[in-house]
Amino acid sequence: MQQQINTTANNVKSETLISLQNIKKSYGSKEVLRGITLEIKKGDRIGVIGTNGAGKSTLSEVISGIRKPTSGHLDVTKNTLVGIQFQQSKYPVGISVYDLIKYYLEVYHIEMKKSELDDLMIKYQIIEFKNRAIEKLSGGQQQRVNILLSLIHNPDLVIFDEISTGLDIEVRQEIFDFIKENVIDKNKALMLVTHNMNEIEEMCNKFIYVDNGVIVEQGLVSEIVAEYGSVQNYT
Ligand SMILES: Nc1ncnc2c1ncn2[C@@H]1O[C@H](COP(=O)(O)OP(=O)(O)OP(=O)(O)O)[C@@H](O)[C@H]1O
Repeated sequence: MQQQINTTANNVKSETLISLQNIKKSYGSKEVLRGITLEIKKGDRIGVIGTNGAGKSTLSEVISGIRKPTSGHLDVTKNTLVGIQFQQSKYPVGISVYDLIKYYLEVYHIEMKKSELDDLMIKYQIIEFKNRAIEKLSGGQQQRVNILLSLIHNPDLVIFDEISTGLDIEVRQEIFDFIKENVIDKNKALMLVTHNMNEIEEMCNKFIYVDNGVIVEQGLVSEIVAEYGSVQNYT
């Protein structure tokens, strides 16, 4: 079956940003997503839970548009902006942090004063190494750049894949506060792929449980907390 990616809003309900119907994705002969149906609406903050290799990152990449599904329908409401923070950095070798940020600002036509950009780099604690090549940074330093870039264009949906990897407690809190202010309080959509159940409780209102390429359970975080006391006890 041919995959279809529509960018017209005609067959998408209002408030729906992205709709997936029976999405499948194979790498060679290995079918990693085996029929995912999911709707992401404005204000949805979906925690994505699942074992290693279940297909969570592949699903994130398909939703963000950087991987094409092998089959199924992916409908993206017109003008929906998506940001994604990758698990690994995938940037040109040798580019400095500052040039990379400026490149993003140019691509997304974002006007930002030098003082605003400096404030942002201070908040993310990256200003001190802004002139270094991205691949020369530590994992946690790269992660801070990854998160900043996923949010710099003020997306309608942002996808985080293991957001806390390498972050120390202090910078993690700064970044989570920033996300609360700029994503959660503004009723934007978020997808959080994580093995950390506390993060889901902190940031998400919905969850999906992915196992071997299919969604085996989904619901509201509040329902899990009511039934099990915490998301930690659910898994
Ligand atoms: N580019 C690729 N080429 C071939 N196989 C891949 C590729 N990316 C992922 N896979 C395989 O697809 C399966 C799903 O991988 P994916 O990274 O989507 O899972 P995941 O649920 O995010 O895992 P984890 O929790 O370990 O990050 C794995 O078996 C993985 O080895």
